[in-house]
Amino acid sequence: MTHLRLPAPAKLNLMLHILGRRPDGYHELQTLFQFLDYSDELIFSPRSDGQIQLLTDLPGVPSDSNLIVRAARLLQQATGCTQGADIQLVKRLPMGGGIGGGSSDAATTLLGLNHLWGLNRSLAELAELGLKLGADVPVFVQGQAAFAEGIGERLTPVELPEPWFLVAIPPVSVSTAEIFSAPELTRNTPASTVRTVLKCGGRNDCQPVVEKRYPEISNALILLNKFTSAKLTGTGCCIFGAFSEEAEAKAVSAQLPEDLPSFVAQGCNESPLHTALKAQIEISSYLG
Ligand SMILES: C[C@](O)(CO)[C@H](O)COP(=O)(O)OP(=O)(O)OC[C@H]1O[C@@H](n2ccc(N)nc2=O)[C@H](O)[C@@H]1O
Ligand SMILES: Nc1ncnc2c1ncn2[C@@H]1O[C@H](COP(=O)(O)OP(=O)(O)OP(=O)(O)O)[C@@H](O)[C@H]1O
Repeated sequence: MTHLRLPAPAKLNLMLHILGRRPDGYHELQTLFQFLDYSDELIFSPRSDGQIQLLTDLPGVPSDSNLIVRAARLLQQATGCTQGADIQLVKRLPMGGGIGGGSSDAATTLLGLNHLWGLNRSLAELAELGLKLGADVPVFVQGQAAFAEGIGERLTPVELPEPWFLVAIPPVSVSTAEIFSAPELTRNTPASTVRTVLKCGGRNDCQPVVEKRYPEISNALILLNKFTSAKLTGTGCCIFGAFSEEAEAKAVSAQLPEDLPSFVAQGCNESPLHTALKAQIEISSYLG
């Protein structure tokens, strides 16, 4: 195989409840994850010298800290694999956006290199490895819309409607660690069941904290709420609203001011990464 090109899709947290804080500082939460058909892209080419080279510079992120390089090295260590790779990144997902860009890049790297290097590791093994890189990585590895518990790693797959989402990107970057360490964050929401959440929805406990600290986000929510019910994803900065028709979402997107960029993408219960990998595997077996 000469190279492998795969998407690293965004996610939305359709609700996010914080139940408590563990002794290690991580938070027990309940969240509903759905993927978006809107992705970074990664292109992997094999190297025989064992080196991992990220060919694309990501401003502000040294290569050794990039989750792509960290995921590739973790996979080498865990499997004893001596192969390497050159990796290119086409970055589309806003960083610090709450749509999981870094975590998704990490998951695509784990699945992509598992395939390229012929390691045959299961999704469960790769998800366990991914959790070492971040709480959001396992859902991207498993690739199914899910109700997540624990710190985000205990996943129950769910079937959700797949509306069109308008995602607006207020011009601020929010640090996840900052919001989770805010003293004023609600940390005692009672546990719910997946059934209740699917029936009644839920809120994002991070939203009041983020709105207070980032007026740009609170103003964007006021604006989008004029068209549809809008909510924060993760710890922000992105906000979203659902529409049954793509054209309707695009018409609203076109009416937003220039300083509030946005995109429209469909919600997906199967990750576009898994759809692309299945197609890739079919092509490989066809070509022998
Ligand atoms: C906000 C969410 O995106 C919702 O899906 C996730 O909970 C965050 O996932 P993530 O960005 O992959 O998080 P990590 O990279 O593991 O952690 C970033 C920071 O968020 C905090 N963090 C994260 C997840 C969690 N359940 N509790 C936490 O307190 C930790 O302080 C950590 O320092
Ligand atoms: N490949 C990568 N893409 C984006 N960010 C990366 C990557 N590797 C490391 N990072 C670091 O991770 C930080 C968070 O980036 P990311 O885009 O994942 O935020 P996020 O969407 O808010 O994440 P989440 O929703 O998982 O909390 C960045 O500010 C950057 O320092």
